[in-house]
Amino acid sequence: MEIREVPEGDVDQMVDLAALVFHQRIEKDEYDRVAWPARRAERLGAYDDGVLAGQLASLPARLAVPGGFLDCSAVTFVGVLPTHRRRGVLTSMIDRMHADAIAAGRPVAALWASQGLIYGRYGFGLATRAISMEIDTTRPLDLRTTPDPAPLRLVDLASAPEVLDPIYTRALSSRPGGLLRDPEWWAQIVLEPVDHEAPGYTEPRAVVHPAGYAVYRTHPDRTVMVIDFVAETPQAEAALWRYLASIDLTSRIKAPGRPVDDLLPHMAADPDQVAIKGDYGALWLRLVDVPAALRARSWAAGDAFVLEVRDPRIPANEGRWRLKTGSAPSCDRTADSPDLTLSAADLAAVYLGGTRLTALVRVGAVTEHTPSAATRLEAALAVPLAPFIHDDF
Ligand SMILES: CC(=O)SCCNC(=O)CCNC(=O)[C@H](O)C(C)(C)COP(=O)(O)OP(=O)(O)OC[C@H]1O[C@@H](n2cnc3c(N)ncnc32)[C@H](O)[C@@H]1OP(=O)(O)O
Repeated sequence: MEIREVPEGDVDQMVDLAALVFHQRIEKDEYDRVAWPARRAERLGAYDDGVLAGQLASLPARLAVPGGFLDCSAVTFVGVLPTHRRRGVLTSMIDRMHADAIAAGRPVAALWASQGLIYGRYGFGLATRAISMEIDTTRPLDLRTTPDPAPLRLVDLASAPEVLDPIYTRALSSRPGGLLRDPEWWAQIVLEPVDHEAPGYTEPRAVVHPAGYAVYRTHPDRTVMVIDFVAETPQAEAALWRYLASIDLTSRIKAPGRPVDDLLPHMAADPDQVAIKGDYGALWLRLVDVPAALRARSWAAGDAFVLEVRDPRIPANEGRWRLKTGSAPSCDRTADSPDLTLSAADLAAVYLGGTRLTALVRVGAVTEHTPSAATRLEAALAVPLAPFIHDDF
């Protein structure tokens, strides 16, 4: 088995392999749409006697972390032929992806997992969750927050990226976990004209407020489906929900991907009108360069810890690190005895502030050597708004 870059000419083979492993039927006229991430990405293939038997694509991206953005490999399009599974093909591709990310100076990698048991062994931790909501709009949606009265306007899809992107990017500064978008990303991931996984829905509509926007589709069965929703103030949030809830000839809103701390369940005068339908794991994060990632985020409290990190797949991360949090963070090797011992995967899970370190101690995954060290580090990791990934890539 040879792991090497996949040339542009083999992208159609990648689409075929993806269709095979994800059990999808892809019509010839859909190849361009499906192939878009693979064309844009750094492509790795596992070739068996010249035949593509496994693949992994990494989109160079920028991930919002507390206090800034980090270069990130956004991993997607992962698959191994059913004839070649469980022979270490994925493991080899992940090792190569890690080496490529280190060489490119990208301290983190991120992905959506098809199954929860795959990526922990490679040092990925589940760093964000999301909820799905359904809102009954057969009656008016009364809100406890006064909507910002600034006018709303619909924007056409061609100008939507330019109009919406500044609002989106500003929102990433207060809520980590999302990826910066460029116009092509907006067009392919957010404003795709037809969603093949949501048949019968219209093309996306975009409504904008000075401090927020909503992108949504509607269905003749009277459903409004929220694709992307960002508000910079609770009042703008209220204005956008009120708009969505009052569109004529509709009777429910489905919002399949919202932050776990979404305000609407608290904002609705009648909580029964807003049903939380699901809560699911979203972004898996990998700290490819642990000290660089720890130095790069901002911290909610100044403190100091010795972390003993276990990372068999990336030995450069393995060992003891003295982490100083606060306004000038530092992370350097030390021989001192540790306050906490944890895996690279669990460190990634808590890194964005969305997973409680004390819970990982309580389940026995993280070892606390110094009493209260986990409580103190959890306080330093805390973020005001729960991390959230907007895009399914
Ligand atoms: C970011 C994304 O694109 S997510 C999409 C991932 N792709 C899919 O789910 C498509 C269908 N599945 C596949 O293509 C393959 O089965 C893959 C990619 C999940 C795994 O590829 P493989 O080459 O079989 O993995 P590999 O042999 O390297 O497995 C390494 C270890 O992980 C384990 N493992 C791999 N996949 C799974 C899984 N789905 N569930 C549990 N364990 C798994 C293996 O058992 C093995 O464990 P071991 O070392 O203790 O024996």
